[in-house]
Amino acid sequence: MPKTASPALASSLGALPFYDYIIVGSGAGGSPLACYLAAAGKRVLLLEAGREWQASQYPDNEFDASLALMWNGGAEPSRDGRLTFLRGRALGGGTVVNQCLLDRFDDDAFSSWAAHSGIASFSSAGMARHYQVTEAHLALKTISERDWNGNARLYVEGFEKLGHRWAPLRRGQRHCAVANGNDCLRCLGGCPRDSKQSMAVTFLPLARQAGADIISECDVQGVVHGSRSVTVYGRRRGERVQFHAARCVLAAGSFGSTALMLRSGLGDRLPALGQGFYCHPQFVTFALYDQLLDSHRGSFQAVKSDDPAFRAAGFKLENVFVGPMGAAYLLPGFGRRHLATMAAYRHLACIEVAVRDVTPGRIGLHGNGRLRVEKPVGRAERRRARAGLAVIEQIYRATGARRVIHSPFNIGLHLMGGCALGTRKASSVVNPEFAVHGLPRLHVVDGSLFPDAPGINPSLTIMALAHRAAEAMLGATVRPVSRMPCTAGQEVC
Ligand SMILES: Cc1cc2nc3c(=O)[nH]c(=O)nc-3n(C[C@H](O)[C@H](O)[C@H](O)COP(=O)(O)OP(=O)(O)OC[C@H]3O[C@@H](n4cnc5c(N)ncnc54)[C@H](O)[C@@H]3O)c2cc1C
Repeated sequence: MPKTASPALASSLGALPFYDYIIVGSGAGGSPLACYLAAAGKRVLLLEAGREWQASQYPDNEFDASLALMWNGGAEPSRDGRLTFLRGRALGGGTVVNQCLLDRFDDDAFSSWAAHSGIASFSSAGMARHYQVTEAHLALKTISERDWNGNARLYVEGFEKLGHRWAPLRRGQRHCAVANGNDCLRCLGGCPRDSKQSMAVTFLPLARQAGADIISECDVQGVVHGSRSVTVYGRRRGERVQFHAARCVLAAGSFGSTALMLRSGLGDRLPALGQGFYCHPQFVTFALYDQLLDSHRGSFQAVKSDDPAFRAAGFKLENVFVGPMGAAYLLPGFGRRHLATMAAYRHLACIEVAVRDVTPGRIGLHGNGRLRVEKPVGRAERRRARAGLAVIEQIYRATGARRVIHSPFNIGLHLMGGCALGTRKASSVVNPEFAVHGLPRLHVVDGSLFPDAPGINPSLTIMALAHRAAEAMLGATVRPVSRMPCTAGQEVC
């Protein structure tokens, strides 16, 4: 059985043991890794800047949810202001605020990774076992036609009239269905019934059960890599804190892990640090219909484009919707005109183009230590976006839209790269064993590892990379971790 400091943890942060691993960040990368390492008997400490939430405590409106669960209140602009980034800040990371659409990568995505990283084992076959073990921990549901709302019906009607291929979405959810009042638009601010398969209901309880110590509201500010240990320092509720371990794993996401390494003074020795940032830029388009659509109700995202021609052209079309605050932000205009469009909220449809970006951005720091993200929307991205927007306009025309409304704001939700995996130090930060080049006690396991943009939802693959990393760190095969039955007096089960 693993040793744990849990009973004493809350009252005496000063008396913590020397850990085998400190993991910084509890999202799609950090939580599965904590679970696997703790289940293998390692002493694990997981540190997270955001707070821990119970399902009943999540804010019930978009505004409060953005403030409480996102970095910088929910909107971080790129340097030129052309993109707005969203990233979660809570125990469970981005998986608490995401839509939990879980897709495996295809051969096209992996062959591009293999070419960029020099790691030949990136292939569908090479990753299959890591996906299988990951999926064994998740309840996955393919959304059925029964759960479609007006927005999904229009999308499918348009695709079929124009002869494009679509497919139902696969989502991580356990027990929500339209018949039970599926209000999954709300769960972008934390799922109120613990149905969505975020880390908070999947890997984190297993990590705790296996003996991992978890400290939330702890903002890590830097790491010091010594010859025998790593020191991690930061602030918790205003107090300075410091922890020690044999190894440290950065799992703070693309922005978080890159910024931490830069703040720790590692920029000079790692030429590729902060390079190669991608985000699948999204271009949102609404349309106004005479009929009532109620796109905010039910399963607000149910179907996706599945057309090989779109994949080859570097974009996909997503049938999404937003709450009233999100709509107010994304809709153009102001005053009476904006008010009139908002008044027609229940008649709006929405489709966005998500582009597989090829022009790399760069994550850096301003002189005052704040994050600085440069992400050009290059010629290739503009061409891909235009091709997607043209199809969206055809879909809206074919289904009788009264007006098409393009949002002036473009967003990035899939934050990838900055600490790329690869064999060569000149073009990557992390080696195939998930250790930083030249720093054997420092590891990275999160979306910052991506060598380029796959054009596919990233979080399932981040979880699968965590499984691959656990096997590399333990030097052993890692099997699925199962939930133990509760025993008397157990704190968490
Ligand atoms: C609105 C939205 C919808 C999305 N929908 C989907 C979807 O349907 N499917 C999909 O695959 N992906 C989706 N994504 C993206 C997905 O959530 C992310 O790709 C994924 O969570 C990234 O995992 P990660 O481990 O890299 O980082 P994260 O999950 O972001 O975890 C990083 C964690 O580290 C913490 N952290 C950062 N810095 C520090 C620090 N200094 N000290 C301590 N802790 C720190 C953060 O608070 C965070 O909790 C969506 C994202 C958003 C915002």
